[in-house]
Amino acid sequence: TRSTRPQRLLRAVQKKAIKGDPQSVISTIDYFCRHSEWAMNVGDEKGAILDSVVCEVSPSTALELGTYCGYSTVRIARLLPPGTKLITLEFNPDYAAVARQIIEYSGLQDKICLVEGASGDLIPKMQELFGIKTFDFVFLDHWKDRYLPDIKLLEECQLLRKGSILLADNVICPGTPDYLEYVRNSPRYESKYFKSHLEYTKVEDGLEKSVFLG
Ligand SMILES: O=C(NCCCOCn1ccc2cnccc21)c1cc(-c2ccc(F)cc2)cc(O)c1O
Ligand SMILES: [Mg+2]
Repeated sequence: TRSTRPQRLLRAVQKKAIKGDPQSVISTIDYFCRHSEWAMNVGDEKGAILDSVVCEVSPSTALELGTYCGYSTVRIARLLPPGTKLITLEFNPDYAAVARQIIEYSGLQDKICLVEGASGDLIPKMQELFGIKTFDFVFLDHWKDRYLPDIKLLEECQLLRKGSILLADNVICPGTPDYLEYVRNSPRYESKYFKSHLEYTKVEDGLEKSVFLG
């Protein structure tokens, strides 16, 4: 049967990128998505904002909700100090299988733990599975209607601490209106919008950065 888009993206990485060079993996995916097939990676424009926030936070513990093909996983992990761990959750086993290969090709597998499953089931198990007390940084990029319930779950599970940073993709397109309303109006968050564009397009989108105030 016909290959899937993630499989074609993986083939491009294996053909064009330099093994063990995360930047070449990132550039290859961006080129493929601009010139061959659009795919829902955070992309180069929003990716630069993601990079600047990761560098500013320099997290010891980081969580990504929504791995897809591993593009943002590689973007984040390449900036993490040695000895830090990025936990990334993916619901779709086919996406996870491609992401594992792209992560391995980038050479960053020692900094990344990819877990397959639903955020609602896995978040309450973070302490027992990984010995995580709190997350310094959370990147939200999964089902847009799960952003709000999942940060409430992170709060309930005491996985956020004073100063934890949440960075949410797609707050305009596809959009996460209930999440935006919550983080922008709750006294427990200080929120800021970074205007950008939907990956590889001219459509408006942006990232919302929210600090948990405890
Ligand atoms: O849908 C998107 N992402 C989500 C994937 C499933 O995630 C499911 N998923 C992944 C872990 C995980 C854990 N628990 C539950 C569900 C969980 C997504 C969609 C678009 C987009 C924009 C315009 C269009 F015309 C069409 C699509 C852009 C993006 O940047 C996105 O991120
Ligand atoms: Mg996204």
